[in-house]
Amino acid sequence: MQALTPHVYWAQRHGEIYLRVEISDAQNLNIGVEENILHFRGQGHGAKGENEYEFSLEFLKPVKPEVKHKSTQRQVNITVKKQEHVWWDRLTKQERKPLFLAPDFDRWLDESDAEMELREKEEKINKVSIESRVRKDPYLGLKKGFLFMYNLVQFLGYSWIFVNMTVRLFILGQDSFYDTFHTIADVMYFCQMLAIMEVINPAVGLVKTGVIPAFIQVMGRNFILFVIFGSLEDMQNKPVVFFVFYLWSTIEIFRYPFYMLACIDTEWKLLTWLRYTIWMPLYPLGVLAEAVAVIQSIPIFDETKLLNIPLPKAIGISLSFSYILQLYLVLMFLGLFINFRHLFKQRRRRFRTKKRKAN
Ligand SMILES: CCCCCCCCCCCCC[C@@H](O)CC(=O)SCCNC(=O)CCNC(=O)[C@H](O)C(C)(C)COP(=O)(O)OP(=O)(O)OC[C@H]1O[C@@H](n2cnc3c(N)ncnc32)[C@H](O)[C@@H]1OP(=O)(O)O
Repeated sequence: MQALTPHVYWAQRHGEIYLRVEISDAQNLNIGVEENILHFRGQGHGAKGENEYEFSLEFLKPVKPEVKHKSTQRQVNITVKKQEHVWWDRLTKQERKPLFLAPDFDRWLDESDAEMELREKEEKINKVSIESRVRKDPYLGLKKGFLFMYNLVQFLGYSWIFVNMTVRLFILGQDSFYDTFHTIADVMYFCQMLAIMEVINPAVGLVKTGVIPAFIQVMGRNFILFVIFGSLEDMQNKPVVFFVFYLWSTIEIFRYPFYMLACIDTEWKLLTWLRYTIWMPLYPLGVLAEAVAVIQSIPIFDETKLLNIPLPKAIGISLSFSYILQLYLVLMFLGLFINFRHLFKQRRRRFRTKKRKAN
């Protein structure tokens, strides 16, 4: 029986060649590549009925010798891998297209469409690998749940402080300045004690941010709250308490909901913008208010000798705590510089990433 030539359809991608041979119920297939020539031989039902079919194709560029093929009831599908990831101008070495060969329009893509397909495939693979890496952490849900609850509690605490102070300001006017501490201190104590988690969280790798900026922030505030306001009754009636608490709570009613949304992989653009922008006026104002509180407390510590540091008996005097406060004032502006730089970096990182994503 003389072998006939089947109809063959082809398409390509950057890395592969696809051939579709129009033979149904193919049997005794013998397909291989030798010296860059594909040889096909097999029996089946083709354009000229049941017969032996064969063809050869010399490829335009080098291909890998191993060939994959799959025979279905309707056709034989062949995949050949290219040696190099390049787009070919045509399939065969000979310039004139063999008569039995035609483009496979079911799979046909031009070069740019194939590139797009490749990119989409890569993106899908990247996404899957990121997802599977993320999924590898069996405690991720628990961690996110914990952070969400932590941020929710802080948000509620600071919202209560902010709303309470605002309402009192509207009702009592300037009179509200003088008893801020007695109305707010308990909730503020609670929130600021809890804020120690903000140092622990990055330290144990629960959130990916620096421990030092968080330490400066939490310790700086707690020093003002517990040492300056908490231990000196004379400081508690001063208007500066109002300004310190109001500035702290203003940033936090935006920062904590921003974190809450991050825990559930959600973002509100306006909230993100506020979280990464309003610290610019609030942070220096906050440090200024805290510095005023420290300066106002110096004569009180001197007078009451509270927290004086005892020196060896031979010297006979104790070191006034006000010296520590003067040192603290210097540290405060150092802390302001470190955190201001950190927040600028975070802001730039956040908005740069956003812009890149938008492109
Ligand atoms: C006695 C010893 C004393 C020693 C210190 C002496 C110096 C004292 C100086 C004190 C100066 C302090 C002054 C200050 O008290 C005044 C004020 O606060 S005034 C009010 C205005 N203040 C502010 O605006 C500052 C607010 N605070 C902060 O922004 C942070 O506390 C800070 C640590 C400064 C910066 O935050 P962070 O580094 O965490 O940046 P990000 O928000 O961008 O977060 C980074 C990524 O981590 C994720 N994250 C962080 N926390 C959480 C959380 N709780 N839950 C969930 N996720 C969290 C966040 O989503 C980011 O992830 P991604 O990048 O994927 O988005």
